[in-house]
Amino acid sequence: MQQPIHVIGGGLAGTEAAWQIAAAGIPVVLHEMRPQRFGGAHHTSHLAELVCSNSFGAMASDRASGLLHEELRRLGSIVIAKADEHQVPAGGALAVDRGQFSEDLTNTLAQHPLIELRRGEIPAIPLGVVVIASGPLTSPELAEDLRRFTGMEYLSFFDAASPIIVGESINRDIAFMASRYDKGEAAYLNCPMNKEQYIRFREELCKAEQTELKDFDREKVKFFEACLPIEELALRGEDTMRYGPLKPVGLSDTRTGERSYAVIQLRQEDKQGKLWNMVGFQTNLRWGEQKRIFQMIPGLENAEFVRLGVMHRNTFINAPQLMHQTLQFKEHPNILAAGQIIGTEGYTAASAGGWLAGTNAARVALGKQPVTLPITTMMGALFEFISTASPKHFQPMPPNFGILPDLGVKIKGKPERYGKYRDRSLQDLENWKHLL
Ligand SMILES: Cc1cc2nc3c(=O)[nH]c(=O)nc-3n(C[C@H](O)[C@H](O)[C@H](O)COP(=O)(O)OP(=O)(O)OC[C@H]3O[C@@H](n4cnc5c(N)ncnc54)[C@H](O)[C@@H]3O)c2cc1C
Repeated sequence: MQQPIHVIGGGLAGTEAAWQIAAAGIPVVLHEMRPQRFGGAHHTSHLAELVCSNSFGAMASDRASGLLHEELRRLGSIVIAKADEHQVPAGGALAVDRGQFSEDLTNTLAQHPLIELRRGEIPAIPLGVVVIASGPLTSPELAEDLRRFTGMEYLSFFDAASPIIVGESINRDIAFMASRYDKGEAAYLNCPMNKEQYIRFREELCKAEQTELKDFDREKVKFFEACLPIEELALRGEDTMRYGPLKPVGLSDTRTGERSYAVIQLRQEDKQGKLWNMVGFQTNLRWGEQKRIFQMIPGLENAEFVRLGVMHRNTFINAPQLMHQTLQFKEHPNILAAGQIIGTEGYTAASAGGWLAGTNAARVALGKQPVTLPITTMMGALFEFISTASPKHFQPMPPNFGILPDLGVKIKGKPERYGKYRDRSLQDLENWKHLL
């Protein structure tokens, strides 16, 4: 009788890993500590909860995220399949109804005869074949065990979540529906600002009170540069927000036909459009301050907030030093890890890592040779965090990492457009699949 593989953490990575292990015919125990214990960013007891935005990024297959979605689709990813099923309009991005998405994944995994969903915290790495997918907010006991196990201090950066607003409380006489450059359907609610309103709004953001963070030295804090708190953007310069989440380009006010000085976008959260999240408004402001200042935004004067922004310290291990490309620990090949605990930031990258770690955990258990990263953008997504989240901590990947170098792709910073490599990458994937 095959011993079960243990997966620690029922986030995006753990959910995908558990599914791939079961798909390979091996029993799996998926350990999730919620609802007994919550890490701070999660709100429900569902698997694969999306902690902030409800978007998996651009869908077009010439973008890193879109190509990765397509590759994962072809590899039988359960997370991407459910994301497709519970999609909500988002003008070219793969955004989901977060409640339906994670509830469906929870039920789907719970019904699989080879998956046992065990609620409760795992304080130490168990024996056997194990996938660690406990995320950026790994419980302190397990984090301590991991520190002992790796013999290394954690790396960290700060990441924040943005507020969610009740749709009915948004003033539709001011906010207008449109997608930037009219891409896809008119999917976003847009709150336009004139120059005077923008300047006043920025002034308030710059002097607003922030929440104190534990173990946190303001001077040394490293933010995730792709997801900066809105107040940090405001502090960086008068126009920084206008070149970031408040950029007005490609968005004309449907009533006047004119472009505003700045625009705040709201993305639909659920299929019925009852809830909307503030795009790019992750924040560490005190909750009272969030309400006061965000209600200055035209159209949000009476906004009712169902969730306010929070900021968390995301910790992760130095994966390139500790692990093989197969996501196995160099010293302990029976132990694999995926998701943000190894530093891969973002929902799509976590799902891709979960796919790879789950596949390889199953292969280890079956005595088969584990596979290296098979596909172009999985590499790209895993790379993304290295270039953006923590550039000082990591050396570039070794040249033989993944197949990108074989394709002659020079990665400089964030790999964004994969159009040139898409056909080749998808073809490589087809050629490679028979090895599984
Ligand atoms: C505040 C914040 C905002 C973010 N915003 C975004 C965003 O907008 N877009 C984006 O793409 N990414 C965002 N991220 C990153 C995103 O959360 C991750 O990339 C993704 O969720 C990682 O998936 P994961 O499976 O590795 O971890 P998680 O989704 O966090 O899952 C880990 C799971 O492990 C469980 N767990 C932890 N310790 C134990 C234990 N000892 N025993 C059992 N279970 C345990 C946790 O309860 C959790 O369910 C954000 C992260 C944070 C913290």
